Amino acid sequence: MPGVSESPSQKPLLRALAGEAVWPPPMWLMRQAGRYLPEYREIRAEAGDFIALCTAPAMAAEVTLQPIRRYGMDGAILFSDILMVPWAMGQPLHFAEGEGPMLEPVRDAAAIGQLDPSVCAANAAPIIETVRLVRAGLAEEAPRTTLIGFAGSPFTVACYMVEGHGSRDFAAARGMAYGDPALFGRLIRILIDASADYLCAQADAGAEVLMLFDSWAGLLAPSQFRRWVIEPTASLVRAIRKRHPTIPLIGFPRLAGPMLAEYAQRTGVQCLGVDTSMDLRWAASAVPPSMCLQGNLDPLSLVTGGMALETEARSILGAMRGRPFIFNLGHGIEKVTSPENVSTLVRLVRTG
Ligand SMILES: Cc1c2[nH]c(c1CCC(=O)O)Cc1[nH]c(c(CCC(=O)O)c1C)Cc1[nH]c(c(CCC(=O)O)c1C)Cc1[nH]c(c(C)c1CCC(=O)O)C2
Repeated sequence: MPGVSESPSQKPLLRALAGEAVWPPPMWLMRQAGRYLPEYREIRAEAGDFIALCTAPAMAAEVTLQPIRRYGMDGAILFSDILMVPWAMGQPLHFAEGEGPMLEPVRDAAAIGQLDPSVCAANAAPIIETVRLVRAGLAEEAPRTTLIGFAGSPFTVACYMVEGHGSRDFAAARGMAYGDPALFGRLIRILIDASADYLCAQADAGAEVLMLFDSWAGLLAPSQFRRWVIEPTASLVRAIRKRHPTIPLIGFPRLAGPMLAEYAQRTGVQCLGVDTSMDLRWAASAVPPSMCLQGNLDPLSLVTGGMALETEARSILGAMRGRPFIFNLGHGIEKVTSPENVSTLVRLVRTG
């Protein structure tokens, strides 16, 4: 759109992150690029496997932009995965159809010693190139949409690295944290440094916001949550701040429950992603009034649609009106979601 300025102050999502109660609220959806969209499935089939897609900049940029074209979302999240950091450090990874991610588990000092952070930047270069392409694409096609870069938080990425696959309780990873905290701490330290470099590279390439996904934070006892979620996240935030003092950061400690208050106070993020289980009004009472909240529609209500969707969405809007807020889901969109239900939701949120 020639002539339309890309001034950051005009971008609704950046204004909400800066503490403004923008209304109707800016919106985007976690996993908004994905298998529920036919245009995604087409490119995914062309790419072959998922890692190939994440490391093919033109295709990854295209799928990042698909939900922006279809729905005009206020946020475009880079198409990649939190497990690309361990992959970039040399840990073998593949995505088995129907089984999710499979990694060669890292469970002892020798395996951790084999990780090579020095090759991370070179291996991640195609992902950083995707960020550049998306930013240029947005400037042309959607100048009010904000580009969100991301990484997993050290704890959640360590969960997959130690366990080797998804799990209900990540017992091996949490067992290592109790049984050999020095070794687990070494892995966490490696992840803090690698993630800081990776996120700063995304910011250098044009990401305007960075989000930290901590999907499994809620598995931890409070003492462990402080040690393996709050402290490493605070270190990661400090490392990013040295190089990018003002870039807004969104933290998403999923299922953190009442630990959310301490996370908000001590990590240094500007915005909290709130998961589906949490009462948004409670979350608002537990954090400073200027802190932006993001969430938390149940992805299942979006699958169902109709009155269930309308009731849930309106209740979130009612609770968040008058404070800085970004409308989102409380977890990733389900692949059985109908694209029409997403259109309905966008219309609903846009009319406030
Ligand atoms: C835990 C986690 C992962 N990845 C992610 C998390 C944190 C958020 C959460 O809790 O959901 C984050 C993620 N994964 C993906 C994105 C891309 C951007 C977006 O949100 O649109 C983001 C931000 C793409 C993806 N990541 C994955 C897909 C599906 C791969 C495919 O197309 O075959 C996509 C689109 C694969 C993936 N990647 C991961 C799992 C467990 C799976 C398998 C589950 C599944 O298949 O849906 C690890």
